[in-house]
Amino acid sequence: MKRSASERKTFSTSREEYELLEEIGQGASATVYRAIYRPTNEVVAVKCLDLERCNSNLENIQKEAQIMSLMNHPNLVTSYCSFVVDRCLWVIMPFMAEGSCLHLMKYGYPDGLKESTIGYILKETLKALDYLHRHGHIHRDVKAGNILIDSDGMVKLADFGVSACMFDNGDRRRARNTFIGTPCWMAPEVMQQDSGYDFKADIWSFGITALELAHGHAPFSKFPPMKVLLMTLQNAPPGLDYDRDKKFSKSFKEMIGMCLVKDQKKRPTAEKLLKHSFFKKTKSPGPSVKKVLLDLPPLGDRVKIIQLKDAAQLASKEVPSAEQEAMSQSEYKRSVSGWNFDVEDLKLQASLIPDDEDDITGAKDEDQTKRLAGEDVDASSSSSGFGRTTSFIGVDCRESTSGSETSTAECLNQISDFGDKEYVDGNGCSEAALQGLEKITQVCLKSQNNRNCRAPNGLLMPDREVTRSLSEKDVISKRCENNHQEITDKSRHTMRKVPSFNSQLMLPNQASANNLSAPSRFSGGSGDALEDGSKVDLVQKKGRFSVTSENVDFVTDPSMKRSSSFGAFLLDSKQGLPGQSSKAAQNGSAPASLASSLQCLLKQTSALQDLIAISLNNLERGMAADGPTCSALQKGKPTPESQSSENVGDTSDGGRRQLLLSKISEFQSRMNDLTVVLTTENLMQMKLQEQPPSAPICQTEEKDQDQQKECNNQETKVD
Ligand SMILES: Nc1ncnc2c1ncn2[C@@H]1O[C@H](COP(=O)(O)OP(=O)(O)OP(=O)(O)O)[C@@H](O)[C@H]1O
Repeated sequence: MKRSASERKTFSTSREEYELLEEIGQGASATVYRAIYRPTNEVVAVKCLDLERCNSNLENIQKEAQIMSLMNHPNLVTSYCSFVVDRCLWVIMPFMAEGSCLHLMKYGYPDGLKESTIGYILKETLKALDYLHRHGHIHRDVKAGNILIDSDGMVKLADFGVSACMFDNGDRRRARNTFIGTPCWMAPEVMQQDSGYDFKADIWSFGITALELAHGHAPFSKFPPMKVLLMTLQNAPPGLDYDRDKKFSKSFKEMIGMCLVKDQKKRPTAEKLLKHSFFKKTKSPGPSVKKVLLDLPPLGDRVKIIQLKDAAQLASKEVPSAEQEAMSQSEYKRSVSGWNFDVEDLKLQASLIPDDEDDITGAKDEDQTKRLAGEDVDASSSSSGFGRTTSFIGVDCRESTSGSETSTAECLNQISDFGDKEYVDGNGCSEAALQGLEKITQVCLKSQNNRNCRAPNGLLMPDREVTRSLSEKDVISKRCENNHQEITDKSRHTMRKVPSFNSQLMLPNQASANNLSAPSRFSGGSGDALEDGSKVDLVQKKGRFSVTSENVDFVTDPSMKRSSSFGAFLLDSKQGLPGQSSKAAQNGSAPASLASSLQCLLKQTSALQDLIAISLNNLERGMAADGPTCSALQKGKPTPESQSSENVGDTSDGGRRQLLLSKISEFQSRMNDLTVVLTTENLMQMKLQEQPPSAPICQTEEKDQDQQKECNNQETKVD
């Protein structure tokens, strides 16, 4: 295959020869700029890969970059050269003036492209994949964000080699704690650490990309990584719906169906797929693509507009939750799928969010479900669907549509979905649910020797170096090691009668996706903050996400400080529990001190509930008045009021609001963690209830009264 004239040119490896212009894209590990190559005045793209964010050594990266430069196919973006500048690897590439298909959709086609356009784009991409596979390479990052379009409508697959190598240590092993982005495009066999994968994994990603181009987003893209993993593994493969996606042809649907087969052996090769009837009708270069590209502003402007759109969305009150705002802000960054994750870490980081019927295409894959649950599933029950849960640990399986007994895996799923449900008394806890929970506990107990403990929400709790809060760690290890823990009547009561919170203090109904799937600008989720320990005190590090001391004290409003103290309880693992005496803290393993802490927690959460209600009222009043604060906020200008604020850092309303959102998001994530721990603990206690208490009840009650007094004293002090 011949190289084009420009591709045959040699390019200098001196940074001075390149004039960086505007940013034209950003990925998880790199920022891409339009640039001028000074000696010839040629426009090129410079991808600046941050080496400090990578696990692979420079030698491996450069080797891959070299391979990348040797690839030669009209549908592949090859590199001209690469060299190291400071802590970055600069990869010099041809400039693809129309940017990526993702940019295209984000700018003007949020609901996806027309089939004829998609057909052309996919066919060209497939040719590139065929070439790569023939040469023994797996792309591993096929997605709309990596399909670039030239000014003349040529389609090229980018990001081959380097980014994959960056995280895989060159030997295809997955690095730990390096998850970036969502696994939306990831084939099931890639997710399963025990099984190997080959080039057929690219065919799966290709099928997902086809759906992405058809709908404007990849399936499950709104869910956090853990959920995506579970859905990919346990649901039937996604696809175009024969009813809902009427506008698409049968051959398109069929072609996607062929790619999205879980058994990799049954997927066609790229070569075979190219012969599919769907690709027969596409013409190169597609006139429909040219039409799509008409009247588009220059790429740099478009990228800016997209960024502004995201920012505007962030400021808009239409965005319902803190996490979603953060998600939208980092949406672009999220759309990465490097196969560089650690399932355990992911599961550890995962939050609980509800399934959305609309997003779950197809029925559950029973075998996969069994595999996930780590045990046999009652065949008779596995087909039963679930209605919506309405209870907390109750996980009310009575709402099962079939009314039949529930499988463990379903319980597991349902528990993982309780995050959006109201807390009500635990009385709704059905036998079936309890049995399910019990089975899961057994899985957990069984697996303690295997390092991982599976929590009832499906999270794995590995014994690894992620720094969880001490209290959490203790509880988790206790949960796994000690099933003979004494419980008091009071804690039994608490377990049975979970306080009925109103909707203001429901658990978050969305996962903190910013924490899970993308580097966020907030320190809570920023890889930067994590890596640059000098900037802030690291309070907690969880995978690639960190909680820093700067998060803890950003609110200067005294009333906020109160809620902050509760947050600090969850955030700062080094501090004792608020409201817990030092004696109790020292004796943290005693059931009585746990009871005391829980009582304090109850008080604090109800105080927090009040605060949230006040904040909501204030916010609503402010918005209704549409006063100076609101209009200034919209314009992104600080108000005189906010200018006088004592807040550290960005003192504008927008800045404070962003920080608050970030804080809320982190807090919700912590709430989820705590909920998991408490749920598991309650489960253990339920089991223990069946045994006679080993301590006289009156003694325990006495202790509890003392603890209560202690707690009251502490509360008074705090107030
Ligand atoms: N040669 C190019 N010409 C024009 N735009 C480009 C070029 N290369 C990359 N981009 C833009 O920059 C974005 C990010 O680049 P790239 O995907 O290579 O970074 P990354 O860090 O490897 O991201 P990820 O890991 O998300 O794939 C692309 O989605 C694309 O929009």
